[in-house]
Amino acid sequence: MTTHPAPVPILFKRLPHGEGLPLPAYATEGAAGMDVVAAEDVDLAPAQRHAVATGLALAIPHGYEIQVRPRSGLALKHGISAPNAPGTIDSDYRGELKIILINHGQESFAIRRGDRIAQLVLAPVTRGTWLEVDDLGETARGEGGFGSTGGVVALGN
Ligand SMILES: O=c1ccn([C@H]2C[C@H](O)[C@@H](COP(=O)(O)OP(=O)(O)OP(=O)(O)O)O2)c(=O)[nH]1
Ligand SMILES: [Mg+2]
Repeated sequence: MTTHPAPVPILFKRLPHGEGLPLPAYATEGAAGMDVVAAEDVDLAPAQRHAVATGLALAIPHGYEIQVRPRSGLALKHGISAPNAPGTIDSDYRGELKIILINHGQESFAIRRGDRIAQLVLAPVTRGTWLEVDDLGETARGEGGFGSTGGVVALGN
């Protein structure tokens, strides 16, 4: 049996329209994300966006976030993606978890209540603080960026 670190409890409330739906769940033993299901029916026309209801409100433990990521199968087969990916669910958010989807495909896409529409990745949050300095230090890259190391051909070829 595969062992995992102890799972972190995520408090949740089911909203009335979420009654009867499965909780977000890991599809396999090694899955990074929990598949989350839609709590409403939506027909997403090409180029249309919609914040799809999940029927869930959360209290993520302090020091963690949830990242909302698209499902690759929906992206590849139907052009369904999340325009804000990875979506950020803050630990202090108490509203309904919504999954913002966009249809980049050429055909309307039918989302039905109970369909797995995205995946939720629980992640620790490291907070930063700003420290102003006169000298940032030398590096091999320096100010080079945005393609400065070359094109698509692998280095050494
Ligand atoms: O895909 C998403 C993204 C965000 N949210 C909720 C939870 C998150 O904590 C809150 C705010 O998200 P974000 O900070 O990305 O949006 P914003 O445009 O900066 O809004 P705000 O001013 O409320 O922070 O909206 C969702 O339900 N789904
Ligand atoms: Mg914000």
